[in-house]
Amino acid sequence: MTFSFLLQSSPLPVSPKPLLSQNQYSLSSLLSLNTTQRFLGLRTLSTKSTPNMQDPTSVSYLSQREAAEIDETLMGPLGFSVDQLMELAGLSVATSVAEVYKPSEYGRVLTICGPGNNGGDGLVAARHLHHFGYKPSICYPKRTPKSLYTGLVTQLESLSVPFVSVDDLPEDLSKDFDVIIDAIFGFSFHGAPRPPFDDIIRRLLSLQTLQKRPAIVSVDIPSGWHVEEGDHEGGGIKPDMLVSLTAPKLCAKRFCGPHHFLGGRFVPPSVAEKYKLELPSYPGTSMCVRIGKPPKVDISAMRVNYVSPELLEDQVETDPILQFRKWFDEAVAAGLRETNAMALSTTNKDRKPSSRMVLLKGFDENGFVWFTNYESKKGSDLSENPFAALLFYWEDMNRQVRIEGPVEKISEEESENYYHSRPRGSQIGAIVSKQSSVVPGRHVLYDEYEELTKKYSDGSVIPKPKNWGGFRLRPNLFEFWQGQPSRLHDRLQYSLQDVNGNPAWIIRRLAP
Ligand SMILES: NC(=O)C1=CN([C@@H]2O[C@H](COP(=O)(O)OP(=O)(O)OC[C@H]3O[C@@H](n4cnc5c(N)ncnc54)[C@H](OP(=O)(O)O)[C@@H]3O)[C@@H](O)[C@H]2O)[C@H](O)CC1
Ligand SMILES: Cc1cc2nc3c(=O)[nH]c(=O)nc-3n(C[C@H](O)[C@H](O)[C@H](O)COP(=O)(O)O)c2cc1C
Ligand SMILES: Cc1ncc(COP(=O)(O)O)c(C=O)c1O
Ligand SMILES: [K+]
Repeated sequence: MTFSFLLQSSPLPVSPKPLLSQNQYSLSSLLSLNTTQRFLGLRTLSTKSTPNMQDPTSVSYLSQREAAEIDETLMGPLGFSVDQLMELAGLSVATSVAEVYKPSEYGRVLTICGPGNNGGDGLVAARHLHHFGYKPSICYPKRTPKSLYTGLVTQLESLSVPFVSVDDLPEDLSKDFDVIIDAIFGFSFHGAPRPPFDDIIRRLLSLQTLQKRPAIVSVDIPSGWHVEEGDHEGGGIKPDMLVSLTAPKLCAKRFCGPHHFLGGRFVPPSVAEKYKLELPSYPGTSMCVRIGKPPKVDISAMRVNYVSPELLEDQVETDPILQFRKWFDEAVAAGLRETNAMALSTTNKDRKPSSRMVLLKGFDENGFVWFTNYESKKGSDLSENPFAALLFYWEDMNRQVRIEGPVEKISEEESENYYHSRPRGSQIGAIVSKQSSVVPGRHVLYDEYEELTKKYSDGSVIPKPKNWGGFRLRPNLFEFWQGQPSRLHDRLQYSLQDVNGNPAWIIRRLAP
C-alpha cells in the first residue's frame, strides 16, 4: 500500500530526521564544556532539527570586497575549485528551502539563474531540490558557455527539469509557482539591473502586492539590492528567505524577512580568523543554519489541514493490537523519530491528572510496557489510582492513537532483564535520579554520576535500584485517529465489551 500524506499549513520549519543519536556523546565529554556550550551542544548533537537561533547582532557581515577576496583565497591558496564551492553553496540553498517549505505544499519551484556564480548556485540547488522531491523549473536566460555551467545544465536536462525562456514565463508568477529562487545576482552585482533581468525583477516585485504569492528565496543577495547598502531606497524585492553564503554580506542587515539562513559550510579556521568571522555553528551534519530571530507567527492562524488515506471500518484489523502493530510498523518504516514515545496520563487520589512522555518498550496481547521510577510522581499516582491513558501522535502520518486501561507493575525479573539491557550510563542515571524529587543543583547529579561511573568502570554488574521497573497497561479502550480535510477526521474506537459472557472488541466510529 502506498500512502501519501499531505500537509497544508502555513510555512513553518519542518523537522528533518535526526542524524545522530544522543547516546553517541558521553556525559563526561559534555561535562568538560561550559554551560552554554553544553546547552548548544546537546541541542545540536541530539536534535539536528532544533533551530540554532543566533543573535543577529553577533554575526559578522562582509563587504563586497571582502566577499570577493575570501572567494579568491578559497579558490587560490586554499585549494578549492569553483565547482566544489558551488556544489556546497547550492546544496545549502536546497537544504535551507527544505527546512522551511515542504515539497508537499511548495513543490513547484522556479529557479531564476543569472549569468554568474550566483546563477550556478541556483542550478545546483534546483538539482538537489529535484532529488528532494520538488518539481523545479529553471529560467536561465544568459547562459555562460563555460563547461561548469553547461555541465550543470546537462545534469538538469537529464533529470527532465524544464527550462523556461523569459518569453514563456507567465507575467503573473503566482499561479504556477510555490517558491521562486532568486539566483540572479550575487556579490558581484553592481549598478542597475540590465535586461532581461530588470524585467524579471519587476515581475518579482509585482508579486509583493498579492495576498497569495510564491515564497521568494534569495541566494546570497536579494537581486537588485546593493551588495552593501541593501534595499536602501526601499523599492527592491522583499524575499521571504535569504540564504547567505560563507557569511552574510552587509546588505543582509536590511533583510527583514522571516527566514535568514547561512550556508556554505566550508570556511576553514584561517579564513574565519583573518576576517574575524563570527558565525553560528552548523547543527549536526546540516548544510545550513538559521541566523537571527525565529519568525514571528500568529499562533491563532497556525493550523494544518490534514490530507490522508481514509480509515474505514472494513479495512482495519478486528484486533486492536494487530491494528496498533500495523500503524506502529508503518510509522517506523516512514522513519519517524521516537515512534515509541507516548504521553502517559495518570491521576492521583484527588483525581488530579498529570501527563508526561515515556518510551514504550514492548506491547503484545498482554498490554503496553514502559519503565520508570516507581517512586516518581507517576509511580505514586499509579499506586493511588492504577488506571492510565497512553497517547501516540505520529505527526508526519496525521495519526493519533489513544489507549486506556488498568495498570500493574511487571515482574521483577522482567524489569531486571530490561534494566541490564540499557546503556551503562542510563543504568547509573537511574540510580542517581530520585525521580521527581527536588535537586539543589545539577552538580549533585553529575557528581554522583561521576562517582558511580568510576565505581563501575571495571565493567561489573550495576545493580538495578529496587524502585526502578516496568508498568504494564492492559488496554480496554483504543482509538485510531486519522486526520482528514476540514476537520472531518476518521476515528475508530475499539472498546472491550462483554458479548455473551466473552470479552470482545467492538469497533465504533466516533464523530471527529
Ligand atoms: N565563497 C562563496 O560564498 C561562494 C559563493 N558563490 C556564489 O558566487 C556569487 C558571486 O558570483 P560572481 O560570479 O562573482 O557574481 P554574480 O553571480 O553576482 O554575478 C556576476 C555576473 O552578473 C553580471 N552583472 C553584474 N551586475 C549586473 C547588472 N547590474 N545587470 C546585469 N548583469 C550584471 C556580471 O556581468 P558584468 O558584465 O557586469 O560583470 C556577471 O556576469 C556569490 O554571491 C555566491 O552566490 C559560489 O558559487 C561558491 C563560493
Ligand atoms: C520522549 C521522552 C521519553 C521519556 N521516556 C521516559 C521513560 O521511558 N521513563 C521515564 O521514567 N521517564 C521518561 N521521560 C521523562 C518523563 O517525561 C518525566 O519527565 C519523568 O518520568 C518524570 O515524570 P513524573 O514526575 O511525572 O513521574 C521521557 C521524556 C521524554 C520527553
Ligand atoms: C528518566 C528516563 N527514564 C527512562 C527513559 C527510557 O530510557 P531507556 O530507553 O534507556 O529505557 C527515559 C527516556 O527518555 C528517561 O528520560
Ligand atoms: K540572488
